[in-house]
Amino acid sequence: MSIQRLRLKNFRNLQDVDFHPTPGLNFLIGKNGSGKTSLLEAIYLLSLVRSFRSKKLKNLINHSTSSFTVFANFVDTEGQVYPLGVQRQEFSDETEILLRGQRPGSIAELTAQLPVQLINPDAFRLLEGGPKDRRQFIDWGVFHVEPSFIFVWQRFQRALKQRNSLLRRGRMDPLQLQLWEKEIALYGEEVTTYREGYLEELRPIFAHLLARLSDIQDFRLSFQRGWDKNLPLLDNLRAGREKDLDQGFTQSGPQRADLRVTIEGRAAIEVLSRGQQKLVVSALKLAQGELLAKKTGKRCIYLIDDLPAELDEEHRQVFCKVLEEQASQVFITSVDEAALKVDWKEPEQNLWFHVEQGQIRPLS
Ligand SMILES: Nc1ncnc2c1ncn2[C@@H]1O[C@H](COP(=O)(O)OP(=O)(O)OP(=O)(O)O)[C@@H](O)[C@H]1O
Repeated sequence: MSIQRLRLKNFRNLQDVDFHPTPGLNFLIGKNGSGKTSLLEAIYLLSLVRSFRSKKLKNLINHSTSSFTVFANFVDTEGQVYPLGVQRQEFSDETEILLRGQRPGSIAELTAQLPVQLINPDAFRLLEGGPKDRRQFIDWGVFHVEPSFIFVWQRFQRALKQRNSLLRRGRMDPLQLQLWEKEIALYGEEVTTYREGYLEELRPIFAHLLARLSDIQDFRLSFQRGWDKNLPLLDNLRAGREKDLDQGFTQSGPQRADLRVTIEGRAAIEVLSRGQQKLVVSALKLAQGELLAKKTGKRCIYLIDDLPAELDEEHRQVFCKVLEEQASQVFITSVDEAALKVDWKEPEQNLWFHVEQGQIRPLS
C-alpha cells in the first residue's frame, strides 16, 4: 500500500498542501514547528481516524477555520488507485469518511485497507508503558493477518463487559454469570490462540531485525496470556468469582495479557539505553510490517518521526539501510538533513522535501 497523492486543507498549520510522495522513502526536513509531525498525523488519521497526539479531532482543525479535509489517492496491492477522504467540521460530532466514494462500514475496514506503523517518541511506551500498549501491539498484528480475529475479539469484549457489569451490580445471578463466562472462555481462548500463533511467527523476524540493527544479545519476548496457564479459562473464571465480585471486575483472562521483553532475564526497560530501546521498538514494528507482507502481500506505511533522535551515526546508517530493504512507503522526518545523508543504495528512488511554515516543497 502506498499514498500516491495527499491533499490537506486546514489540517493544523498545513492549510493548503498538495503532496506527491514516492512509494519508497520520503524525507521531510524542516525546522521545529514547521509541520512535519502534522503531515505524519494526517496519514495516520487516514488509517485510524484518530490522532496520535490529540484526543479530539477538532483540535486538528486549523485555528483560523472551522473544518479540515485530508484526502488521499492510495494504491492497493493490485496496483489499483482509490480515493480516501476524512473531513471534520468544528460544529459537528461526526467525522465524514469516504472510501472509494462510499462510507465505510467501520473504521476497521479503513484500517485494513491502509495499515500504518508509527515510530515516534510515544513508541517507547511499548517498553515503558503498561500491558495495554503491548496488547494493542499484538492485536494490531493479528488483526491485519487474521481476518476473523476482529469478530472473535469483539465477541470476547462484549461478554467481558457483560460479566463486569453483573459483578459491579453485585448480583451473582448464577445462570447469567455462567452464560457470559462460557462466552468469555470460548472467545477468550480463541483470542489467545491467535495471539500466541502470531507471536510465534513474529519472534524469528524480530530476532533477525534486531541482530541487524544492534548487538543486543540474549533477549526474549515472552507472552503472558493473562490467567493461570495450568487451568482452562472457564475454570479460572469460576474459581475467581468471589474475588472478582469483591473487586467489581474480571481479574483474569486475555484482557490481562502482556508481552514481556527481557534482556538476559531482566526487563528491557531496566537495562537498555534510550537509543537501544528505540532500536528494539523499531525492530518490533518493522517485524510486524515484514510479517504482514509475508502473510498477506500488503506492505504497511511507516511513519518515522525524528529518525535521528537518540541514535549515533552508525546506528542511523544501519536503521536507514534496514528501512530501504523493507520495500515499503516510508515517511521520515528530521530537523537535520545532514543526519540522514546516508550511503543509500538507490538514492535516485528517494524523495526529499522541505517543510516550512506549513508548505511542502521538493528540496533542491
Ligand atoms: N490546530 C492548529 N492550527 C494551527 N496551527 C497549529 C494547530 N495545531 C498545531 N499548530 C502549529 O502547527 C505547527 C506545526 O507543528 P508540528 O508538530 O507539525 O511541527 P514539527 O515540524 O513536527 O516540529 P518539531 O520538529 O518541533 O517536532 C506548530 O507551530 C504548532 O503550533
